[in-house]
Amino acid sequence: MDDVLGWFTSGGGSFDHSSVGFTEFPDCGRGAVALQDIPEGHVLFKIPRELLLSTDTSGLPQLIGLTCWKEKMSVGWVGLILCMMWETAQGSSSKWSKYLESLPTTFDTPMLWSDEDLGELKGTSVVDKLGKADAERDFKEKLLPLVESRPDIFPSETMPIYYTLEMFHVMGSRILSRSFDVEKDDPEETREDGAADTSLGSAMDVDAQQNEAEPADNEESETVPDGDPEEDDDEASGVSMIPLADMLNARYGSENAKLFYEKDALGMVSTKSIKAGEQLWNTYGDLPNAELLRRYGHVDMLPLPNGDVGNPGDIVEIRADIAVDVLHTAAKVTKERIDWWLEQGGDDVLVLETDLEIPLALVSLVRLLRLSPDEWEQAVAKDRVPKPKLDGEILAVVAAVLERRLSEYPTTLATDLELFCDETMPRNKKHALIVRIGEKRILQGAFNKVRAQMELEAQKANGSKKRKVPSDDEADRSSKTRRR
Ligand SMILES: C[S@@+](CC[C@H](N)C(=O)[O-])C[C@H]1O[C@@H](n2cnc3c(N)ncnc32)[C@H](O)[C@@H]1O
Repeated sequence: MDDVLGWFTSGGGSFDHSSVGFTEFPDCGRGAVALQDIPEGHVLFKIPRELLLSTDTSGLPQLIGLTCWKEKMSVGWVGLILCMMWETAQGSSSKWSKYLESLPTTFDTPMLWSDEDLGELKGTSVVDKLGKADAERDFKEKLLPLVESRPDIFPSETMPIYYTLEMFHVMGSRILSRSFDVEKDDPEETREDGAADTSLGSAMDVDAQQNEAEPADNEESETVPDGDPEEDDDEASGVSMIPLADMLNARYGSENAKLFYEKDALGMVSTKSIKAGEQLWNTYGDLPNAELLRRYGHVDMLPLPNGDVGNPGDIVEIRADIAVDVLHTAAKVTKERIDWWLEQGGDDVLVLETDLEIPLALVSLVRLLRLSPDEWEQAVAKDRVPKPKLDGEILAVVAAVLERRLSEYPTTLATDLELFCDETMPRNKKHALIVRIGEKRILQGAFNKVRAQMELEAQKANGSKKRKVPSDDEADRSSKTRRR
């Protein structure tokens, strides 16, 4: 760390040497530690904007020509990846050479796993979201043609060293696990509470400065993000590497420091009092293990209220088409109704959380798919999706949906729990196993709950046919659905 810290301070960065140290943690790699008790609201370090590495600060876009750059490199991360490759190729003459030398070159993210290891993630949402083919297409169709067309900027002898597919993945992985999105355009998009917009997937969140001594400058509002290049449009130039800020690790529910922005600098500020010896934790958004693994290459394992260990933020995604399959809905009906469902703002992916509540959207969707032609016409005329009422018949369908979703994993929860005891298991396989177990516990728990409800409904129906069957606490469950 000494080289990069020396570079950081000589470049105008400042940090509180008496409060913050950097060290190696056994489970998380490098990170920051409190050297003494730190009060809430303390500025731990400050990064001048000139030290940020982005397509705005690198000299490469100017060299290529801004018109050509905008036309060819402004969508997604390919521009920043090329800037990072080129800055690396400049060696010590790059302003960021010490910073780039300090960054990791190997990663545990599934993007770089073998097919065999990826097979361990079957059933989880990780594989579909990897985007490896898209990334490699960007390399072949955007980056390489530009690089090959400008030998004046990218000499041929540097090609096999700095502009390879392997380097492309290294830079992409650095961005995925460490970048921030520094938006410059619309100060009106700041949230009502004054914090800048943030989104999941960023290495860390950046908020508007909340320190009274240094008030937020909304004229210069910045936001964070990003984990997904495909979500970026031509404003992707906002994706930035922020030295030192990207040195903090994160753990579910542990945030005690956060990056705030000011006009000319970004400041890492304690958000709680921190005891000497404690790690400084930023937040990656308290993501489920599937997302932590996909973006950062690690998983969170914490004690859960029921005595298990896992990630309290875990979720399971259920595609709407599983409900269609389970109900054997005819293709024409499916198309018509699903299109309408989406037009109405419905979700194509339903999310189950650790509280095991059945998403109301799933219940509405199942009811919609089961409507008779007359009822369907009425729903369209009224412009209203069916109410999410869970009766015995719908419960049975929901149980079948959960069972079908569980069958997408090649192994059962019981098998996975046995495998978990194998201490010799290699890291990737272990991580995949932990993701699977977290998801299956939710699915199995929700399935058991639905079955118990079905039994209760059946008993009630037998006991008193006239008695109205109460549904779950729908108001509570309505807060548990999500849009993708
Ligand atoms: C923003 S960097 C943090 C600095 C990093 N530890 C380093 O050595 O450079 C994010 C990376 O740190 C690691 N990391 C962060 N939080 C972690 C945690 N709770 N457990 C394990 N690894 C973690 C992951 O490898 C992740 O991709």
